[in-house]
Amino acid sequence: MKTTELHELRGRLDGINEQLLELLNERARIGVLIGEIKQSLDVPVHDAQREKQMLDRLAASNEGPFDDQTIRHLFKEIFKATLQLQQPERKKQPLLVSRRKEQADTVIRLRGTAIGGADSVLVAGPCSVESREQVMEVAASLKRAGVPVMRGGAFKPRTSPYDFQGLGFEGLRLLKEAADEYGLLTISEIVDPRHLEEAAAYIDIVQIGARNMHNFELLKAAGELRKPVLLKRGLAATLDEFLHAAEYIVSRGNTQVMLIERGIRTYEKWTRNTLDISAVPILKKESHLPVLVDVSHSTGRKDIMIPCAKAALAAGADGIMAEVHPNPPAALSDADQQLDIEEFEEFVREVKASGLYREAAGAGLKLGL
Ligand SMILES: O=C(O)C(=O)C[C@]1(C(=O)O)C=C[C@@H](O)C=C1
Repeated sequence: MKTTELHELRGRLDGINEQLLELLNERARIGVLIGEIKQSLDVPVHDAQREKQMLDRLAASNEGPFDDQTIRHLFKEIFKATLQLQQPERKKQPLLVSRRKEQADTVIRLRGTAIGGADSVLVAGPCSVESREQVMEVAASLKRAGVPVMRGGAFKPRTSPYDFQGLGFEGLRLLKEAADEYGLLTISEIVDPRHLEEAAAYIDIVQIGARNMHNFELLKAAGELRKPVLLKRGLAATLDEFLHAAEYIVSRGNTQVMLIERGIRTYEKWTRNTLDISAVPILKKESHLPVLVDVSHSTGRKDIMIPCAKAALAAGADGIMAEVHPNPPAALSDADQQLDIEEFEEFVREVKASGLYREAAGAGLKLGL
C-alpha cells in the first residue's frame, strides 16, 4: 500500500519537475531578451537592486514549508544562471594570469637574475630587519651561498600589536645597504599603499603578504607600480582567490607578478601551517606566473625544510624562500623557524645538490660543492 503511495507521489514530483523545467526555461528565454535590450541600451546586465526587490517580494509571499532563506538561496541561483546566459562571453574570458590567456611562462628579469625561466631561484634573509650588523652578516652568507635575492621585513603585520612591528623605512634602508654591498636584490613586504612609492627606492621586489592578499586597494596600488611583486597566498585562500588577487595587479598593467605558496591554515598543529604542495603544479598549470614556495612559514620547523624544499622543486616550483638569521633565538620575530647561518648554508648545499635545483650557468655557489 505504502509503495503504491510512494510511486504515486514520485509520479506527481516528476510532473512538477517537468513544469518547473518548462517555467525555468521560459524564464531564461525572457532573461535573454531582457539582456539583449540592456546591452542595446548600454546598461549593466547585473541589477542588484532588481534582484533584491524580487527576493523581498518572494520572501513576503512565501508560505513555506521552505523558509525564506532557502527561497532566497534558490532564486539567487536562478538569477546567477540567467546572468550567465545574458553575458556568455564574460564566463569564457580567461583571466590575464591564466595559462589559457598566455601560454608562455612569465619570466621576471632583474639584473642578471631570472625568476620563472629555466633556472631555479633561492630567496633568503631574516624575518625582520633588526640591525645593520644582522643584515650585513646575512647578506655575506647569501653571497657565499650563491643566493641572489635577500628578503627582510621592515613593515611587519604581527598578530599582536605588542610584538615587534619592524623598523619601517629605516629597515628598508639597511636592507638595501647590505644588498648593495654584496650585489644582491632586495624584497620586502609593504602593507600600506601610501608607502609603495617611497619603498620602491629601496626594494627590487615588493612583497604583498598573506594577510594582505585580500587587501584589494593594496593590490590595485601594486598594479600601478612598474616593479615586480611577490604575492603570498592568503592564510585560508583558495587557489581561485589567489589567482584573482594576482589578476587585480596584472589587470592594472603590472605584469611582473610571482606567486608564493606559504602554507595554509588547517587543523594540523605539528607544522605552523600546512604546505599545500599540490598548489604548485596546479598554479603552474593554471597560470603562466612564476611560482615559489616559502618553506619557513609553511612548515615553521627547521628540521623538515630541506625535504619540503626538494618536494617543492620536484613539484615544479620556480624558487624557494627561506628565513635565515645570525642568531635565531634572539630574533625579534619568528625565532623558532629561522635557520642560523650554518644551517642555512647546509640547506642551500643540500637543495642545490639534490639535482632538482636548476642552477643558472655561472651562478656558482661558493660553499665547497
Ligand atoms: O530584470 C532584469 O533586469 C534582468 O536582467 C533579469 C534578472 C533575473 O534573472 O531576474 C537577471 C539579472 C539581473 O541581475 C536581474 C534580474
